[in-house]
Amino acid sequence: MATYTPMIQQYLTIKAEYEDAFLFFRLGDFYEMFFEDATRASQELEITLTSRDGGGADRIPMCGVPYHSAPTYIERLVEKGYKVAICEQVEDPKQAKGVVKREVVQVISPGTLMDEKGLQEKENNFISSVTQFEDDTYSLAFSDLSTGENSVTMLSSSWEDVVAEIYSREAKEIVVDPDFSPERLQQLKERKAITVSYEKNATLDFEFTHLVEGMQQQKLITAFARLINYLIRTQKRSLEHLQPVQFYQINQYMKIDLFSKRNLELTETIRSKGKKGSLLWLLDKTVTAMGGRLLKTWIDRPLLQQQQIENRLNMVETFMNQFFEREELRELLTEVYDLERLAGRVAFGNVNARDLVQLKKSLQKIPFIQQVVKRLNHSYATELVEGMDPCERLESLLERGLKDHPPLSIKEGDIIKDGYHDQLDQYRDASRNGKSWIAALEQREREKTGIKSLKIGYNRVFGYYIEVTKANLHLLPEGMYERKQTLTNAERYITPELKEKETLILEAEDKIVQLEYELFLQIRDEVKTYIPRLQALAKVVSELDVLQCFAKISEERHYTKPVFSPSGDIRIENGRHPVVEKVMNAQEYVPNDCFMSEDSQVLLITGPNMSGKSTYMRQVALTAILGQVGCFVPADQAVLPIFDQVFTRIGAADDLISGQSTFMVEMLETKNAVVNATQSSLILLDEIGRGTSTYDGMALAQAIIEHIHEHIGCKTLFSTHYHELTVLEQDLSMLKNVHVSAIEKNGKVVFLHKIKDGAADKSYGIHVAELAELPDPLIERARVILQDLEQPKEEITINQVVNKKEEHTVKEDKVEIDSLKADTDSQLSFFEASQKETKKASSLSKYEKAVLEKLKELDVLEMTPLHAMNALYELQKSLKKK
Ligand SMILES: Nc1ncnc2c1ncn2[C@@H]1O[C@H](COP(=O)(O)OP(=O)(O)OP(=O)(O)O)[C@@H](O)[C@H]1O
Repeated sequence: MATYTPMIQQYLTIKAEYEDAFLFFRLGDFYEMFFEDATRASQELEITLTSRDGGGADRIPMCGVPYHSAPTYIERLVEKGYKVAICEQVEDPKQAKGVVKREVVQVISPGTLMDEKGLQEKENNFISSVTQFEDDTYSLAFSDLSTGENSVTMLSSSWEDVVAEIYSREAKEIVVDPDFSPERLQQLKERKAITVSYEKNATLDFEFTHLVEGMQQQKLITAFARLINYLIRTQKRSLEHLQPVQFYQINQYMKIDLFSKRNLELTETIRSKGKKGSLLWLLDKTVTAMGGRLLKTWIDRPLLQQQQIENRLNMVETFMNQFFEREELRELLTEVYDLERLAGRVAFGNVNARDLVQLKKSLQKIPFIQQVVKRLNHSYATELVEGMDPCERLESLLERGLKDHPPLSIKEGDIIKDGYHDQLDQYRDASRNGKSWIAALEQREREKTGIKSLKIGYNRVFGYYIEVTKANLHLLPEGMYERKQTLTNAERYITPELKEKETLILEAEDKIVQLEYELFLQIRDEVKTYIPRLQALAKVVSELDVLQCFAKISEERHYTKPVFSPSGDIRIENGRHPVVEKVMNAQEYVPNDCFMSEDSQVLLITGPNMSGKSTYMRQVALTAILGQVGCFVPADQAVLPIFDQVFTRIGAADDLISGQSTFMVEMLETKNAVVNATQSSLILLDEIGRGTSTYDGMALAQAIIEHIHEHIGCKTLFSTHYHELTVLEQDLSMLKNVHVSAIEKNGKVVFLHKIKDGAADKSYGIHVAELAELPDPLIERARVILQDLEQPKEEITINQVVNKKEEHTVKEDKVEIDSLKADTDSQLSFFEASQKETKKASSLSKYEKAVLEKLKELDVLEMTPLHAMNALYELQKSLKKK
């Protein structure tokens, strides 16, 4: 290091503190990067890599970006998950002795982005923090620096739940203790692209204790404190806009696990991971950014309290019934600016005069919003708007102070209105008088000289000048003016009087610009004192916006107000899948009922591929979720229970990122459902077992249905290809068969998409293959094989399936049992034989009876193949002995 130049030494010292960030090192009009940073940045940003001599043996790799275009480059790096440390010159280079002093003034990272361009207006930008305690509980904190929202929760379950929560809040960055388990972080990163940051200090700075007032549990505060300390360390500026921390519990809301959120495409689609095509996309008729963000939060967190749900539904109903008020409100809301993000930028010192003019316009709309909402005559709505604070004093300050169309820059004047500030008015007078004096001088000189084209101009280098064209020079008395500049066609002159005025004007203009800037900062500081009030206002505005949005969509798409019944029954008449219906056109969509009560807790859905089984299952879940979010639902009538959790296992969302096999994911999702579901949950299982061999799959499917039926007893929709499972209806009293109907017309299958009672009589797989235009000979061959398979050689019953499964595993294990083979041609005939034997049991010896008893008691499904073989062997041995 000693051989490096002082500046490179300074760079290296600062860089050592920000190893995990690109260091943007200010050098004049550029931000430069050196060494490794330069090499990587040149690749990531596709900018030229150069090098410079830094005093060491080798030249130092270097690349840079002009400071005025830096925001674009920073945004690109941050979007890729990197952090950027901005290092500025913090003293005037002219005054500096030696190397100019430099400091990092801010670290910009995915979770601390404040720049509007890098943020989605209708999405929060969360940074999170997690602390793990010795008893394996976790405290989890979230903060959106752009809006100032903070929340904390405590999770005593598994790391998977923590991951799910971070995933569902779409946190971009996570702050943990440097000793935090790398394995856990790895698991998280496998699920989600997230930037990891470290912060040791988990003690809350005194300045922020008011945000956690009333919060007793120290553990909760720990994660939040770590987060705040990280923000203090990296942002190095006022965090005054941070709002009091909200404590929430995940069981306050309907729990929808990670898999299910994705499967149901609540806020993003499975394929494109984008909003388009999701439930959020369909519903989003919000007109403010704040409303858009709240809508997403509400969809993510359906309610559990009937009263709260009905409050929302009643408001939606009122908005539906009062079209004119609703439309008027929508109009007004479109003019309300993003008050939350504005408050954040005010605290950060990032607002310009245009932002504040927008704020003024927003505030001016508040009294009108209050009036129109009161006209609804709805008590909750009235209460909501009565609490709105139009911040009149602030509004009038902004109205008096700021021009209506100020420039973007806050340092070039033209911001403050006349009459706002005496001194400013005086400077402006001086400047304006000076200018009119110059105009008068021009007139005077023209008359004096008789040169009509004589003019007075201004440029930055020479200031004001008198210009006379060459053609008119002969009219100018010698020595009248002092010559300053010669152009091709003209001469430019000055006079002492002109220069004197010029000084006055320029001084006044300098002072104007300086004073306007100071006055603007004063106004901005005044706005700062209103931050909490603006945030409170934002809350009401966003709630009104989401409720009008629900009313609008419900009206447009003919939704109905759901009724919540304590009986636990579901009665959906003519229900529809909200998104599929929209995409495909309402006339084509076939509505379906869903009736589930005590004797039909489990619906076993059979039907051909492509007939609409998954769509039907999803539509039931989406109806339940929409209802609990407080929106009307796509049906003619809907009576629903309040579900505590929704679990799904639905085909397409295979977890490719985490590298699990399809079948493993299927089993993990199923496990999640059977372990966590309660009687008040909703489970959707789509073709469970499809990912393994037929017998394995069928056995598992049956065991899962039985388990849910016997031990959980919650509403379950189970679709299957295994027609054999439909016989379960005879044994399981709460299971009901339904099927999606299809008919064959001229040898082709026609899907009716209609759910009907009873089991499907036929599978139409080959027809679907035909629809997919597989080659004709292949389809023909499949038909022949199918015919062959469908020969009534054997009618498989469920119990036989279990037996066949055993046969399968026996074969796999390649264990030979000669005597068994000799006795039976196949396991199936062995089973039939043993059934006959059972009937003859009365004529059996007591040993044989005992063996049969033992055989009966074997819990085959619980045994490994090896155990089963051993047991069989023992039984056979005891028979042979006797
Ligand atoms: N109620 C309906 N009305 C009209 N079209 C529907 C309806 N339900 C589903 N469809 C159409 O049928 C297609 C297939 O639906 P879906 O994926 O639900 O079938 P599936 O029975 O689950 O198929 P598979 O067994 O192959 O997974 C959908 O993409 C949709 O276009």
